[in-house]
Amino acid sequence: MERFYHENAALYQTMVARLKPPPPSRAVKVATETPSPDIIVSARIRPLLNEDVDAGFPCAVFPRAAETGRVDVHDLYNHPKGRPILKVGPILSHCWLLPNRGLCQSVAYQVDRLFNAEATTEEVYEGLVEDLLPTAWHGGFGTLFAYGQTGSGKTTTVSGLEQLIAEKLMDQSSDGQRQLYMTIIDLAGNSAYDLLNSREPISILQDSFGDTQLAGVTEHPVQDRDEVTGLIERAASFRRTAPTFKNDASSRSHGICRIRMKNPTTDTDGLLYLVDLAGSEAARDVAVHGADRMRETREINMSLSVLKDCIRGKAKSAALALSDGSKSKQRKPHIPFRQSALTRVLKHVFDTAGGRACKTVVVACINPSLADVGPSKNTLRYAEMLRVLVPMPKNKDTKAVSIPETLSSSAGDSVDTDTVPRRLGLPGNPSSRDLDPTRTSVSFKERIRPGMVVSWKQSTGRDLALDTPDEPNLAAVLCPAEMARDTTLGVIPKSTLVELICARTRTWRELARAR
Ligand SMILES: Nc1ncnc2c1ncn2[C@@H]1O[C@H](COP(=O)(O)OP(=O)(O)OP(=O)(O)O)[C@@H](O)[C@H]1O
Repeated sequence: MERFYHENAALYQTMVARLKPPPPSRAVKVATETPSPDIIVSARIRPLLNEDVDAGFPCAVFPRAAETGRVDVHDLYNHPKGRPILKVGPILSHCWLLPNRGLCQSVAYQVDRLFNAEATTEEVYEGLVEDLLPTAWHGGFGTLFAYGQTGSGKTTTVSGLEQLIAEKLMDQSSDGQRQLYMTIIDLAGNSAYDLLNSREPISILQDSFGDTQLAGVTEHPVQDRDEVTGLIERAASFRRTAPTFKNDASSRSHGICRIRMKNPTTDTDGLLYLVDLAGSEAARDVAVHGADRMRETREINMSLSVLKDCIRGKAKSAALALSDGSKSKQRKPHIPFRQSALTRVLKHVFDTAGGRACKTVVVACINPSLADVGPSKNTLRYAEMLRVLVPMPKNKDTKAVSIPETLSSSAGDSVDTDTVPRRLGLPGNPSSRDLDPTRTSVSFKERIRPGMVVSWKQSTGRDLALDTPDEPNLAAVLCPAEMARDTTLGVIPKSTLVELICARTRTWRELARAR
């Protein structure tokens, strides 16, 4: 396959250059779901390396400039009847027009946060780890998984983040004092090894409370950044690797770095885990197809599959809890963490005891080279499967919200609608949409969600079928959904709205641009 890509690299580049991005969707959608705040699924695209360029492979992964977290992957399809064409993906939502070739489709993937090839490890740290660290610092669990095909940048990402974390932890300005202990282990199949003790085998046991214990592991107290760096380097020299077609020293085990943060005042501790997962390559990419190697690949893929089920199970439980599913008869999702050593060691991530805070971040690492386009699609598909959307938080206190006098509707006031929800004590502005109520058949009332800022320009002479103020250039309405839902169709009495804001100076288009 690599040869096919290589031979058609120039044709591929011409076809990709001619692709026209799909026009922005005009459909009006109301966001009722949001990514879980406790599980962030991200992707990091590493730069094309000199060796990729020298080998003649172009880039096949393209983040969309205009859409956050969206990335296109263009594959080449060896058409049996002639010249190769860009492969038709299974997702039909994005049809791109290719001149002289009719309609062809490209596969688009969505993640919560996307880091392109120019992103530095510092940016990844700021985007992903800055939230994990306080969670562990204050007695919770923070876990980061780096997932991806061999050579996609997992180890580079994790070790870079470890250095930055070490720096941050040693920063005296941190909130309170903690004693720090570091453990680094290696999981190969069901066996575990202590990488800070010459790769001595250790046992994964369950204690009488059901907690997983790593029997025989050494825990190293660390006091400065150099100590952390020294331990990371020592662990790397003991990491289990084996050659694959893509990487001479591919990680064939899961590397787990655990930093325990003990609060000497309360005698409690929080845990930060950084997990550099084994390469997710298919069996065909393994250089030596011996029985041991094949079994190892099977075990790795099985543990990655169980990990996916566990992360999804946890996210679905969270979604169920938020949608009041526990009150209904809906069954709690099964989280099969006992099915692999990896998920047993990380049991607390999926089965949080005592209501301790738990945040999880997944970084899907991508090699953008056309030679790796198949594995990149698999990695992004895996990342998408980990994304479970949860219902938007309901604002239970809406009725209790008092309207600050500064927000009262006075004709002639210019209103900054972006700050309105915050000023009313409502959650951010997550579902803001510019909705022109005169353009769709869905009733205005049904499209309103809690905390949403709805803005439009009323065309002259059009009846909005709601109790609007006299102001013709009505620009923004902030409305609590519970109230809107209770009203009769088409009429939202003023008394049920938290606030009607008239802004003479900003039309809905201006507001959209400003946002
Ligand atoms: N963000 C980056 N910027 C520059 N080079 C990178 C980046 N990420 C990875 N690389 C380079 O890509 C190559 C592969 O990276 P790395 O070893 O981290 O991959 P990996 O996914 O851990 O592979 P494996 O699973 O086989 O261990 C290395 O040469 C590394 O220097």
